[in-house]
Amino acid sequence: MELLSDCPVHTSVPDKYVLPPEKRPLLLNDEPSSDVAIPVVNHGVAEDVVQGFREAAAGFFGMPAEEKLPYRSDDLSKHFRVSSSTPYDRNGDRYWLDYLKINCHPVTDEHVREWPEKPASFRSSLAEYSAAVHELAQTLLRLIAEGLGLDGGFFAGDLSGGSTQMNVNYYPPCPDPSLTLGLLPHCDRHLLTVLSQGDVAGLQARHGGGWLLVRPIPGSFVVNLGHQMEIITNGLLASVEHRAVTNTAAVRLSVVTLIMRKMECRIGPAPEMVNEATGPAKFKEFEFSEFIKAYSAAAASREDVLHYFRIHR
Ligand SMILES: O=C(O)CCC(=O)C(=O)O
Ligand SMILES: [Fe+2]
Repeated sequence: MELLSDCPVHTSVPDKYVLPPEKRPLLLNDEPSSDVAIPVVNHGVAEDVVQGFREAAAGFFGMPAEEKLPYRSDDLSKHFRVSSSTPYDRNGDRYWLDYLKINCHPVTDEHVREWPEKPASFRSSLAEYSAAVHELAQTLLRLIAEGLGLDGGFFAGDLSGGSTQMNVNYYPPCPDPSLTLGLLPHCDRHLLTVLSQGDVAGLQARHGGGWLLVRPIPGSFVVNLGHQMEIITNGLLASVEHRAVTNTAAVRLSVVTLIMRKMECRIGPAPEMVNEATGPAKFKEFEFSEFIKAYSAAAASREDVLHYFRIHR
């Protein structure tokens, strides 16, 4: 498996990255900015902590191929790995990105031993960034709970206490963004996502039948609600489908922190959320491991995933 970042410049889109016409993005120049994702500013995560890890991660992708080789893997049990495209490809479609998957919270010695030693600042900047974003996520969950009229600690513990994962997505400039996508349309399978997209645009959110660009706001994080949030809140806080498009001019790097429930939990609408406002329970109760299997089988397609768990009346 070749990494895109191993090639200094791409002059054409290799055939395997050319999506069938119905899956290609329709790129318009004047897409309005979106309010379907929630940008968070004044978030308390210091700018140098964000930049410190973004630079270390970009440095990792910029290293020669042989330095990255020991980390290349599609073994999901690894605490750190680099790969290309996505495990949720449908019919073998390939997407224009390389990515890191990192288990980043709680940080144990076992995790850190699997993180790369190069660039020199990688391990320390990751530990610092991950701790700060984790704290921000817990604050956001407390505010969301209070906004729903629940106890501030509602999402603490099992609902958000699983191992936190980070995706670092690296999209090199693409010679023809109309032929391919950076990342396929999907909803995140987790509870809550805190995303740093830097200053290069590319994230789009589904809005009706079309897609809106989520414009980068300097220093902000984008917060996405995952499938778990939608199910727990009985559909009240719906997960927004999103995708990434590519561009010809600049590398785009997104750092995505995914807050997850504990694996051994059962999941379903919280009794407190089955009420007059949301109506009768919209989803069945199931083991979280069952959800993970369904997500992979549905190749992350929003409706296919939810269909599996919906109560059809
Ligand atoms: O690159 C982006 O902005 C989107 C990444 C994303 O949706 C993900 O990693 O789940
Ligand atoms: Fe996502």
